[in-house]
Amino acid sequence: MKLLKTGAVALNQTPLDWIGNKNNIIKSIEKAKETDIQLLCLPELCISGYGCEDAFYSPDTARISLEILLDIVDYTQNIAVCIGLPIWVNNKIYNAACLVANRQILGFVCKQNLPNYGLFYEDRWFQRWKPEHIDEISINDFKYPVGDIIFDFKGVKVGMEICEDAWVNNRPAPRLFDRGVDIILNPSASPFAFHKYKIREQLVADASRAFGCGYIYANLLGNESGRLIFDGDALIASGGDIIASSDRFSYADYTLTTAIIDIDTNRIEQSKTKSTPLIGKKTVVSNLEFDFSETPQIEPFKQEAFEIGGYIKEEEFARAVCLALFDYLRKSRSYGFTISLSGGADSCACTALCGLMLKLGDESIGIENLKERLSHIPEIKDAKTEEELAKKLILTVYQGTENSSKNTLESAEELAKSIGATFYNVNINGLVENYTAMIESQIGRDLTWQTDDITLQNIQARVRAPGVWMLANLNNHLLIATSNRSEVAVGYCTMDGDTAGSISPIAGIDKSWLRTWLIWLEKTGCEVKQKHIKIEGLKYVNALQPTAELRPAENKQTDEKDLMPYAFLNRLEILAVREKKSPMECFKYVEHICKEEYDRNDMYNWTVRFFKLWSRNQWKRERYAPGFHLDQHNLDSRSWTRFPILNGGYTYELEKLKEYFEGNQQRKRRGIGF
Ligand SMILES: Nc1ncnc2c1ncn2[C@@H]1O[C@H](COP(=O)(O)OP(=O)(O)OC[C@H]2O[C@@H]([n+]3cccc(C(=O)O)c3)[C@H](O)[C@@H]2O)[C@@H](O)[C@H]1O
Ligand SMILES: Nc1ncnc2c1ncn2[C@@H]1O[C@H](COP(=O)(O)OP(=O)(O)OP(=O)(O)O)[C@@H](O)[C@H]1O
Ligand SMILES: NC(=O)CC[C@H](N)C(=O)O
Repeated sequence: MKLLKTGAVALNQTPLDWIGNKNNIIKSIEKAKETDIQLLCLPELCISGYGCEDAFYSPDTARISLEILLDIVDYTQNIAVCIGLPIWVNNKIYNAACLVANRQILGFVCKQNLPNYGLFYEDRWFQRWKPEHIDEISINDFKYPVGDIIFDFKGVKVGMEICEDAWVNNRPAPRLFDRGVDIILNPSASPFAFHKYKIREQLVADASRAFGCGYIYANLLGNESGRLIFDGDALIASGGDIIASSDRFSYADYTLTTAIIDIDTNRIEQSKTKSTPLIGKKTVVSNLEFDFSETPQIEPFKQEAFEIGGYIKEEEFARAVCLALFDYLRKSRSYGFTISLSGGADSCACTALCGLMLKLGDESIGIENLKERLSHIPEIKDAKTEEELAKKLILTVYQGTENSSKNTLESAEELAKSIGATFYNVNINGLVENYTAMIESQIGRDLTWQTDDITLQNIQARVRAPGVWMLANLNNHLLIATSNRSEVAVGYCTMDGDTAGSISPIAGIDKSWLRTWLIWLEKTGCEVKQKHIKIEGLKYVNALQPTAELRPAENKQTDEKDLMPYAFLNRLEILAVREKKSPMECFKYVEHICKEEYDRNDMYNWTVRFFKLWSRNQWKRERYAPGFHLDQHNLDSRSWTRFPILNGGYTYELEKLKEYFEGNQQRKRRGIGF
């Protein structure tokens, strides 16, 4: 019986953190050896980090990566390990993975298919390796094979696909199958997006079925470089089934997933499918002989409760953003988070996420390990509980004006109290009045709500920024900007006012869904070990209607009155931005789909408003603090949705839409069906 004990590691790496990355790799290899693993897969580019951006062009990045690789080789006695790193071959840069076994480098496989869509830009730095091409590189006067190679461990053959390689039509796997490969390793850097884990599971299970092999998939973990979150998905499949998968969203440096692959049984499946043997291609023979296991895989594949509890999007959002915040705090060496807390949905969501981060972190690795990972923060040395941590790490401030209500103050204060955050309450009315009077004296007239509505709104939002920045500076905190995705789409914010901040944790999520999530977090919460982590202090905000509270209370300002219903805005954003439909196409779509919900006239006005605001506010999107990628189609102008800052404002398209709308209105009035 050829039963091989294998492992996949999810690593929390940081671009260009050579020592930190090396230590994580070595720790995970040592752990794998303790567990008698014989073949181990680590994630893509795990030595340098995946998100090195233009630092990949620096020859030093590849040079130091090789240096680190040579250090790691010493730790591979009696184990084979796949390690990702950038390499130079003939003055070109490749995204490669090295197979090391028994303290020897066997060779390098290079990625053949590079993702260059959405948030990926790999074509900018790397070359695509040509299938079946083989070359050599020299390291310290030794030559090693590089390219489309496979590895032979006394009869057990191992091949590789590197991340995107497995997602495309012309993937290497069929060619590996033709060469009789028993196991395919896939070092990956696959960023988090809602529900994407399902695609990965399917991909890995299907590959193992179609190619009759064991398939070992390792992904990165955590917020690697600022915007991208990796969920730490590691998967092992055999015989067409997933036989092991990692706990996702861990707060640890790494997680190790293990499984026993039955090589003989997979071979029987391979033997049933005809193929064209590829002869004469490069196979690197290793001197490592695997010690096969005596015991087959008996533990069934188990998922964590939250994965199957029926609230996967809510859970994924909570866990992905909390882990991203934690890593951002740690990796930016900041001492905590400061939030201007209005008691409304957005700032409450940001505050709740900070509180939840501590609770989930505590559940994941325990409070002492959590403190250890934040050991750069002297203030938390003596903290013993989540609340004591929250007091130091989360600072909130309510900044009321004469337009603020008792309800929002209560909501802010109660939420802060319920998670243990520090809460301050200041009044900024005097500051607003001073600014207004200063300008009035110069322009020689009073500013009024009738004539100067936006200006009077914006000054309130702007006056809140310096004070909250001051608190952030005092405490060496990150200032959280609270803009959500719906506001980002239409620029519904005051630049340098409520956009002030260093990170925007909710800029990737729409307001409509965010509000349902807040209710879920108050009433249901994250499922961990047979209990639920809720934030009950959200009950006050969940009873409120979103409002900017910038106009006098008698005007009863609500966001949705200013803009349009958030659910409708979200629908338009998907149609207009993701699906690139024209104003006319969007309107025709919504007038058909939403005719029971909204008045046609309103829908026309909202569609026009959406396109005008969307096209006018690209400059604002360019200036939001970095946010996190949460799905496959977001509005991040730096790495995702590109749009010209100066543009025609859809004037022509909106004129055509007007003709269509008015034409149809007249036909409707005359009783002609359409
Ligand atoms: N293409 C371009 N490139 C660069 N800059 C451009 C520009 N077009 C305009 N601008 C500049 O933009 C300025 C206007 O932008 P800005 O000052 O931000 O203000 P603006 O976008 O005119 O108004 C802010 C909007 O956000 C709403 N708001 C504000 C605050 C909070 C909330 C809330 O939900 O709580 C909502 C408020 O009700 C209002 O509708 C102009 O003075 C001009 O200088
Ligand atoms: N009274 C206030 N005290 C402190 N911060 C405030 C206050 N009013 C507004 N802000 C800041 O300005 C941001 C933008 O306001 P906005 O109204 O868009 O968000 P919100 O109040 O959190 O949520 P909602 O829009 O659902 O009411 C807030 O998230 C908050 O950071
Ligand atoms: N690093 C990669 O090649 C990632 C690409 C792949 N399609 C993914 O999202 O997982």
